[in-house]
Amino acid sequence: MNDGPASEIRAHFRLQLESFALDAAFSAPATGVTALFGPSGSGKTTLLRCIAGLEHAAGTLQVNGETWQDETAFVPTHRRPLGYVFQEASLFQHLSVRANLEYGYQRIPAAERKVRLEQVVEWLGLERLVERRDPARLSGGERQRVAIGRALLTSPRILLMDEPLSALDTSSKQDILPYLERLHRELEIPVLYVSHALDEVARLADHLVLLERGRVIASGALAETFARLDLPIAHFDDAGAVVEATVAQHDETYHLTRVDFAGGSLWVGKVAQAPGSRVRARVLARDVSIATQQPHGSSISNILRAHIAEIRDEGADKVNVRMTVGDAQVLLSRITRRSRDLLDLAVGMEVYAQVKSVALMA
Ligand SMILES: Nc1ncnc2c1ncn2[C@@H]1O[C@H](COP(=O)(O)OP(=O)(O)OP(=O)(O)O)[C@@H](O)[C@H]1O
Repeated sequence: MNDGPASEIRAHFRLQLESFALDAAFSAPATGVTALFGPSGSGKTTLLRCIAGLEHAAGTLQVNGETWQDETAFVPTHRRPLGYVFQEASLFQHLSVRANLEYGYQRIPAAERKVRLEQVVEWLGLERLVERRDPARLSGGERQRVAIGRALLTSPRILLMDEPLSALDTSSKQDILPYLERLHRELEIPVLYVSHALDEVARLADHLVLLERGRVIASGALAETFARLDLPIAHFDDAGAVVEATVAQHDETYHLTRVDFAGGSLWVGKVAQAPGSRVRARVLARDVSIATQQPHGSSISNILRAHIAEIRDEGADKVNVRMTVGDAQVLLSRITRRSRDLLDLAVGMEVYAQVKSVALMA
């Protein structure tokens, strides 16, 4: 069954569920995290279930060169090498944490195991939990980490995660995010991650598939797709750009860190990462203002020379402005229509983007 394009996920499903129709096609890279993002009821879970073979949809699915489904074949769920993490972890209550982890591991022939138990325990910070015999009494976040570990130990070729943080409170979410980021760096298999939280997607994903009413309305690299003004996410209150950067220098006196990206630098509150570390920053459109001349005497330390690439109305009184900084980086700004007119902003103009706040995410 080695007939699909290698190193990629290619899917197209058609499914009618009572009043809901799914007709979704997308492709995603063979590594990294692809977020399936869309409003409630847009079909994210249904799409994930199709990939798992839990829905018998019509269509095709190829995972890294292997056909899991086409017009003539349908590989059943139990023969698809995938890990599935649900919104709420369901561990075997009568088994210890270690036995829960070993459950999937032992069903895989030793030669096919791609990851060791100790490795997964380390990635997910399970050292202190692994001998616990009372999985029912683990916290929601701990249970979810064990469930992710159990899924990974089946040596899947793809990991499907359906809003794994949605059942957790804010502080458990914050606790588990660094582990997910770690997995993001360590895993060599693709992860499909369902979410309807833009901040989670900005933090964890590399690729974005946007769903609306059962259809894929856009699919592309995260930073590029976040910067598009023609998509529904441009209207979100927390719309903004994602900046991939490198820690360049710490300033001990002012407790700041400089991060460099292609085309410029940003100062942020001091972070722990050593110079050279890769970090991802999120710059919200509402935190960026625009000046037509280089500002002097401003309290804002992040001022970047930029060019206006696109201006689009955003509701009755605002506009979204897309700017390029250097050759590759994009920033978004949300300003009033009045400011646009007073400054006479137009596509192609050179301006100064004043960045009031930057959120560093890893
Ligand atoms: N078995 C089913 N029978 C009938 N309709 C279904 C079935 N499963 C899902 N649906 C409907 O399909 C639509 C998409 O549901 P789905 O759970 O895939 O959306 P979602 O984007 O994951 O939403 P949420 O973010 O709320 O989890 C919904 O309208 C849902 O009611």
